[in-house]
Amino acid sequence: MDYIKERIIEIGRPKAEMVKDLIKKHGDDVIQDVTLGQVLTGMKGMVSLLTCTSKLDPEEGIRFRGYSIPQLQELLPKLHQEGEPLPEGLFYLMLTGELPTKEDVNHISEQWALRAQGIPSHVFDVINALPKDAHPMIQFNSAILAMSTESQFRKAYLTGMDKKDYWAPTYEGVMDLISRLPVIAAYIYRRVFHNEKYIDIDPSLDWAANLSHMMGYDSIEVQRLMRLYMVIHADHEGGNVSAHATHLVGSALSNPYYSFSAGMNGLAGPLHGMANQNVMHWINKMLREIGTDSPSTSQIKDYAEMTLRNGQVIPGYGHAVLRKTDPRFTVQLEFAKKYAPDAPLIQLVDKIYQVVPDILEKTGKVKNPWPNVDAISGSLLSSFGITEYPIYTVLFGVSRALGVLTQLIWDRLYGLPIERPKSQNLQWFAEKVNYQP
Ligand SMILES: CC(=O)SCCNC(=O)CCNC(=O)[C@H](O)C(C)(C)COP(=O)(O)OP(=O)(O)OC[C@H]1O[C@@H](n2cnc3c(N)ncnc32)[C@H](O)[C@@H]1OP(=O)(O)O
Ligand SMILES: O=C([O-])CC(=O)C(=O)O
Repeated sequence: MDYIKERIIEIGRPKAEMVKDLIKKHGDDVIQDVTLGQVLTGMKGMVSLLTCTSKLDPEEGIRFRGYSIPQLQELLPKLHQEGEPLPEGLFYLMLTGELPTKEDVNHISEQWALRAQGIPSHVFDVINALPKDAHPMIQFNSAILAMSTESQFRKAYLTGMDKKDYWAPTYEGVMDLISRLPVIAAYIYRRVFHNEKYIDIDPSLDWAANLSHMMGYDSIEVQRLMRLYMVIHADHEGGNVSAHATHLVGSALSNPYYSFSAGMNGLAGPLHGMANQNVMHWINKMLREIGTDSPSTSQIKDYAEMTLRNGQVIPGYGHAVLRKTDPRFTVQLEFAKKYAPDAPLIQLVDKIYQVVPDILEKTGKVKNPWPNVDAISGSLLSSFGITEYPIYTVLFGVSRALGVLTQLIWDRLYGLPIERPKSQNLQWFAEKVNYQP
């Protein structure tokens, strides 16, 4: 057995026992009160999920197994001293809770490069059957579903496997799926934007560099950017739409492909991952309407206020949990200032950052006026030559697989049951609080 699987058993079995024991001894303990407002405004702040891969602090931002992004930059294995952590290392950390060695990271890189070569041909037929102008997220998700013919979990389940071992075929499916997503993403990118001139995988490269390579970018800078992008988008605790959807569908024991596909349908929404593409549309429309590539802060202010007057959101700003500038925004801005200081789009993003929070604050209703990860990711990719906006959410999805699928393995290790909250009609809520109109 692979040594990582042996380690998962050592770490996972006592945790699974603890979950059972907690339910047995404290299943009836009250841990939180729930308000009507919480239920009717998207369950914000209601603790209702068990997630171990990462945790989001409203002020500090994301921590992966307790480590902030700057700490990960310090502690996870890198290829170059100055470089970004390898996503393989973050995967290992989220999976085991332990910092990986260089050997662990190399082992995962090799596994993924090997497994990436096993995509059946019908998956590409499914992509090719779609019109080229179908949004890349449609093509991406269709390919994910088409790959579920390979599900090891489904086969193992049908053989009548013991419940406590479900995590093992889930792990195999997750490893296959994560290894193959860069191939699929790059294939769609080359199909739609580069005249179907496909580039083969290079098994000597790490996972993120391979994605960059297969997309057609072999410079060290883009490889580094891709590693950074893949690390920072990987996870955002359990309640965000893509993580929660993956977990929910997985709770029916749907295989990793079905579960991840559900998450990707959520990521494709404009209030979630698709915001990274929409930010670019918002910026471009602003430049077109103002008629300059370098608008003044007062022109940006007028445009942002018009967006609000038109009843639209300013994409890239606001967050359901965060109450400060997203550290994923900051780390990208730092990368840009270091390696592309003159990029006009980055200067523009910086200018927008000086103007928009004030405007959102003045509405009196926006709980977080600060930028999120999507406010800059597209401008950064664009500044390094990846200018095709519709691929941005696909890249987000490739990264998000690392977190949500690691958690799916843990869902199976913990032996979590099917998720089935209670719903009520409007009259029930009104009666509960003695509502008087
Ligand atoms: C990777 C990610 O998913 S990060 C988020 C990416 N999404 C975006 O950037 C889209 C723009 N932002 C938003 O729409 C929101 O801030 C969300 C969806 C991220 C969070 O939504 P919520 O938790 O409901 O935010 P909040 O409680 O602050 O909303 C209160 C009001 O402010 C509005 N608001 C929040 N953010 C913005 C914004 N960026 N621009 C304009 N209005 C906003 C809401 O639409 C809501 O208006 P309403 O009361 O008229 O319905
Ligand atoms: O946490 C959220 O709700 C949205 C988000 O930023 C993410 O999923 O990366």
